[in-house]
Amino acid sequence: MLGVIADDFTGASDIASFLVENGLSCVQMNGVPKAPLADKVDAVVISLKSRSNPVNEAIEQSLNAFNWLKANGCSQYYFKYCSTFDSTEKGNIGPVTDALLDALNDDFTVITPALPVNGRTIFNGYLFVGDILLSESGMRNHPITPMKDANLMRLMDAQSKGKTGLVAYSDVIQGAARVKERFVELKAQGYRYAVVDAVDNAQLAVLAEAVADLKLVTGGSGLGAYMAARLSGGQKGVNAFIPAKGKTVVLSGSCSVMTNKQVNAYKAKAASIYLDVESALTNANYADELYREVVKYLDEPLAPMVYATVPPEQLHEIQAKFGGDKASHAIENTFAKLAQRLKNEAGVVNFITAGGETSSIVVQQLGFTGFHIGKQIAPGVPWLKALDENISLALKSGNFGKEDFFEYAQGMLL
Ligand SMILES: Nc1ncnc2c1ncn2[C@@H]1O[C@H](COP(=O)(O)OP(=O)(O)O)[C@@H](O)[C@H]1O
Ligand SMILES: O=C(O)[C@@H](O)C(=O)COP(=O)(O)O
Repeated sequence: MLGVIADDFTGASDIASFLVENGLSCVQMNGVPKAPLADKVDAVVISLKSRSNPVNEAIEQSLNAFNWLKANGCSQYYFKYCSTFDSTEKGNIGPVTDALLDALNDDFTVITPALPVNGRTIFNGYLFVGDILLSESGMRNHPITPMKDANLMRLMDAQSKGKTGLVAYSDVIQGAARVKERFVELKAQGYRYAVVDAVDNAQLAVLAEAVADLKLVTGGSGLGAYMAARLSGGQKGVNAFIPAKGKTVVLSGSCSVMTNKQVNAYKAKAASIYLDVESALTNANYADELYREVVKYLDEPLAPMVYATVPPEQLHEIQAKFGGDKASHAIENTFAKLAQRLKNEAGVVNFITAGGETSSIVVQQLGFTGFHIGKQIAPGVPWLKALDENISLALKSGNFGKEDFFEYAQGMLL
């Protein structure tokens, strides 16, 4: 069984959906489960909110997840982080990778955020978003983990205890045997991690074969998809469900370029309520006030949207005025309280959330044990159904989906 430790909830549903699409049976668990695994599955994905926590907390959460996966029969482990390598100079990708390698008594793994279907590619160890470097993309303005360098070796070296080498494109296209040879060479030269170039899916297919014997693999969902395809013998997923129509809300806390476009497109069509940071910071009843506003629109044809999403200039002003962490926490807590009332008191059954941190806090607050994985709305964004309640969710990564995502997701409901 493949055990995946994902550093946020949108990322977890991203990889879970690709595992299912590629023929594996899979459940996504909300945090480290308290009970043993109930059903026999090919893969378990544990969603953590560990991307932006202090390093020691991220390590502790990840090791707890690892121990549970090990106790429940996993034989290979995948550390899933963002395809835009969201992290700071202190971590958490490096320290968590180190802790997992140590727990496995191992000393080598790969670094592969590539997700070509969503435009994330790696060449000469540089990460691209579409046709530009990561550091020139909207990710340079990310509210929590601004990415100002695109060189994955440098990014990894700054936050880990070992050295990072490269398996270059010219080697990858020679096939899995050559990639494995490069692993041996890099290890002999004292490297602990290898960034592997992938400019399209063909290199991920090669890499999936080359990492088959590694105890720990790290990366985005792209490599996970090809590992699943290899494990399932090329089967395609069946029975991915689509949820039923019902009271729905859109909660958007991402400030990514794509989410800004999606929010603007949706504002023109549906009731939309701006979540004001100052009110979130100063008014203890703000979530209740938003709740009273949102419930007015729950029976409209398109779901009401509450959004904190703003473009980069406005984000910088807000962060300068209130402090980035304070603003983020106030917004996340407001979304969490609002979501809880919407579920418990207003009977909302479908939640569409945008943003990794935002989705993570909402799901943690709603308190499900885990999810079944449904049909993809866009690459990397599936519908999810709670294991223990009749509630469905779409946890959209900030940068994923097309401009009409919020409306399109609702259009799928049966
Ligand atoms: N208007 C805003 N001002 C300040 N911070 C914001 C604003 N809107 C959202 N945020 C914060 O930005 C962060 C966005 O992160 P996240 O939800 O992970 O989105 P993404 O998926 O784009 O990374 C969250 O912590 C959120 O609370
Ligand atoms: O790999 C990805 O890009 C996503 O799965 C992911 O991790 C999403 O993170 P957010 O952009 O913070 O939602």
